[in-house]
Amino acid sequence: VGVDEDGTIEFLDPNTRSAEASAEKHSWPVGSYSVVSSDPASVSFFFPGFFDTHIHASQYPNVGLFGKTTLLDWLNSYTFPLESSFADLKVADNVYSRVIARTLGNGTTTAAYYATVHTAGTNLLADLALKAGQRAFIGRCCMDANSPDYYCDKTLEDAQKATLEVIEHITKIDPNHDIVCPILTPRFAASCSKELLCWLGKLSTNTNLPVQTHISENMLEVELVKSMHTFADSYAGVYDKCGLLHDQTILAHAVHLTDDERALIAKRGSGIAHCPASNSALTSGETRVKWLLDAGVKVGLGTDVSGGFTPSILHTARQALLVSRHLSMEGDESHKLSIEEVLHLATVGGAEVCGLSNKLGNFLPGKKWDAQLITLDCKNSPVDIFPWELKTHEDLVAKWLFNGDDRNVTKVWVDGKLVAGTAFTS
Ligand SMILES: Nc1nc2[nH]cnc2c(=O)[nH]1
Ligand SMILES: [Zn+2]
Repeated sequence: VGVDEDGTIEFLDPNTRSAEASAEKHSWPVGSYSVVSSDPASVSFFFPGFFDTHIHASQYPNVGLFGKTTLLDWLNSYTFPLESSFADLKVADNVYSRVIARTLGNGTTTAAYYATVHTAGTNLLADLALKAGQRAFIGRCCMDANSPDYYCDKTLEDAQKATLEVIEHITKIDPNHDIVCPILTPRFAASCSKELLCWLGKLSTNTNLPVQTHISENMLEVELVKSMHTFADSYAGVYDKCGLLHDQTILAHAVHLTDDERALIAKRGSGIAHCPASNSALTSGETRVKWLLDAGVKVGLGTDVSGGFTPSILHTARQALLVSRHLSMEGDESHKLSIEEVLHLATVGGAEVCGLSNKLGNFLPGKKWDAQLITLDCKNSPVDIFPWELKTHEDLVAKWLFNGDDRNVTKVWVDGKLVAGTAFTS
């Protein structure tokens, strides 16, 4: 793969003899290029970097901890107490550094992060992502209603001021939002006043900034939103009436949408972050991914740490495949997702949901080199390879999807720069 100084893919030469031969063929003068190639002596391949379209960076210490709770009691017993501790910048520094390193090491080159309500901690998350070279959307959680006294925006004005401060900070450290970008983040309709939702909607229109929030994850939540926001006739309708449903909006979960809500979301061009590990762990339900795609709705994958128990998008893709099979076992085979389809959701689908498919998601010339080098026969690999059994490249990818993990991620690049991987750190 020929990558220019800006990190843009110039050419692909799958059958080249050597990097030098490719550079010569494409008239790249010696020394002016970086040509990356996988090691022909090992079982390895390049794969586009993963998109995590929904992850709560602040909840990373709680991965695996959810007991038998469901969404609303989980928020109160596990999540809000943890997030409130991010008033302490030392906590934020420790947790955010580790979640960035862990996700990058798992091949996540772009993440849509939720931080907490705290301005300083949220700014720090942006600083750390930029320093580590991970593309990141950084959202300060807005929550001025129906939230615990010890963890909330005390007033509408507080939420507005803090939101603007975070946008200002991120724009200062990355003026064109090339690597880190602010994202407006009403936590969910059940924790925001109508005034705050509509202010964020207007702000998004005026600034062109993206939006992320949750939708229709759990039936009790759906009922709560209906009873709180009677000005709209559906959950999606609440966001729509407040100007929050547009083509730069990421909606997490979408488990219990109605046909009308699906049509509205498709019409507005918003995307869905499908979070199968979280939806299984919190017993939220099974998102009908094929049903969404069939209506033209964009879908990517989200770990939803820590509703989800894994920071890995590879593992999340595996869960997406299994959840689709559970849906199909209920009687409709059309729900079933293939290996190719879940890996498409993890890459191209994620790029579409994040509004970045013009420059990321696959290896077409002209796109940015955000990539992972996957080595299946690396030291301590969790994948045992029996060469005589493996007939096709698809077989290798299947082995990787079901048995691989971050030990197989030997190198990770963002924007053409090497940023992580076992070969990078050891
Ligand atoms: N999964 C999940 N759903 C939410 N709904 C509102 N807040 C949250 C959260 O932190 N995680
Ligand atoms: Zn979430």
